[in-house]
Amino acid sequence: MTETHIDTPEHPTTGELALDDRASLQRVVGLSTELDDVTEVEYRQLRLERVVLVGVWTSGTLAQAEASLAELAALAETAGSEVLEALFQRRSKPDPATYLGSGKAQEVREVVLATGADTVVCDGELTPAQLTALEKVVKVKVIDRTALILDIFAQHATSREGKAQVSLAQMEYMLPRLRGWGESMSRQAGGRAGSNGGVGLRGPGETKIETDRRRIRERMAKLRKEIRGMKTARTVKRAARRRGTVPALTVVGYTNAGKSSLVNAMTGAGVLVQDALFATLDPTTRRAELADGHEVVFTDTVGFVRHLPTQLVEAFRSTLEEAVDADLLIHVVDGADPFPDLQISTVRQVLREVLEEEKLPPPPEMLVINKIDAIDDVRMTTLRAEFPDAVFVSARTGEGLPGLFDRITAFVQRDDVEADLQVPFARGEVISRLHQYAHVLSTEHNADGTRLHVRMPSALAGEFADLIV
Ligand SMILES: Nc1nc2c(ncn2[C@@H]2O[C@H](COP(=O)(O)OP(=O)(O)OP(=O)(O)O)[C@@H](O)[C@H]2O)c(=O)[nH]1
Ligand SMILES: [Mg+2]
Repeated sequence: MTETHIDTPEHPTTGELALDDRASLQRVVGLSTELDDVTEVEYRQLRLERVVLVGVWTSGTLAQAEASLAELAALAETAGSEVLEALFQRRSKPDPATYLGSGKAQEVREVVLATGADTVVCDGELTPAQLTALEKVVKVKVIDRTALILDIFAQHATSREGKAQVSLAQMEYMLPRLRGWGESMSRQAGGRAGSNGGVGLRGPGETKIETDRRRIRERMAKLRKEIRGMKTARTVKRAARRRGTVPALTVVGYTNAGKSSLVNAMTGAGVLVQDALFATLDPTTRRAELADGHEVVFTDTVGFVRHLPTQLVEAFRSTLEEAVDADLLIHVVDGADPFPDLQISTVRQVLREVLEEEKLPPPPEMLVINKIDAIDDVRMTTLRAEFPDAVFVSARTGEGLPGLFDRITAFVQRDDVEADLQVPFARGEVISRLHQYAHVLSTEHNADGTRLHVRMPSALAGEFADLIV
């Protein structure tokens, strides 16, 4: 049996609980209290409410540019803001000074005024200078895609390691961008323009920013050390896990593809599902039993996204390191997405890098196209032609799930052997191992002990070779 799970209002699922938690979350930057003053003064906490999105369309088709902006809108909404308007500019490359060209920037200023927006979100990573310059024109807070993703990760991280990794990423992002009050204070306190150069003339504001920088660097060094410690612990755990004979199936895929929904549908586990990006940050593991008696372990993972902020790459990868060490990767794709190809290649690229880094051979991959309830017949035909080997399912309606189970079962049984074993009385532990890891087809007690007919993984057959008759 799979983990039984009773969904009654009195017994909310784990996912619902996590959702409640999240709704009551205050958006706090992942810094410790000792740095409170720094976060308040220097880190421009994202209190996004009413936002205008802007992008620079440099290459690709119009539809791709629109899809990128739509993804930015989903990110902004995930971070808790209301998207008022989205616009982009066609340019060969972003303006080095202000990201958008000056005319377009002025236009954004007008949109901000007309809509009453309090923030402009740019679809890219801006340099600190670009952010400041654009802010001067639009006269509201400007943030970039990186800051937005960092903010979402900070809200969603739950494990100690996840939180530490995200804090580190935020500090790394923040360090070259320390300014805000610090900057204006140093201007006020440090005297008139041009006068702060000589010894003893540095204003207290400037001193403060230096102190803050140093403290952040110290805090980062401490965090890095802590993370290294957690990593060691994880590696040890992993070594223990891999000695088991339970097949490890890892569910990977682009953010919002429906990975958690699929794990829930397959195991009855209450994993958090949310129409939000990066709903899942920490890998979650669920045991399940296939119809043939095989026990398997599903691991749900963090979603992938294009243009992952460089500061987060490490955090993101570390959550995957363990998960990619799987017997099978179940790659979930949102069939309703206009560009499934782009999602697939993003996911595969990152997987390749993580596997290389971990020096692991690439596990076999099973492509699963999800959300088929949300697509029409024409689209379905196109997808079937494009991905002939894929399994088509709907985690929502359950359509196609039996087929997916069959494919997984066939995979898990691929090198199973069927055999008769004669287990003497003295080796009772073998019988319990067989019940746990093999499919016992028949049992018969006789004068010498127990005779069993089983189907089992070849590794197990090797272990009990002396008992096979
Ligand atoms: N129509 C439809 N919607 C689905 C299906 N599966 C999942 N969804 C929806 O897609 C959204 C994302 O689902 P999740 O299961 O949270 O996706 P995920 O891949 O785990 O997302 P992250 O953890 O954020 O990367 C939710 O709103 C689900 O209800 C499906 O088969 N059909
Ligand atoms: Mg998820």
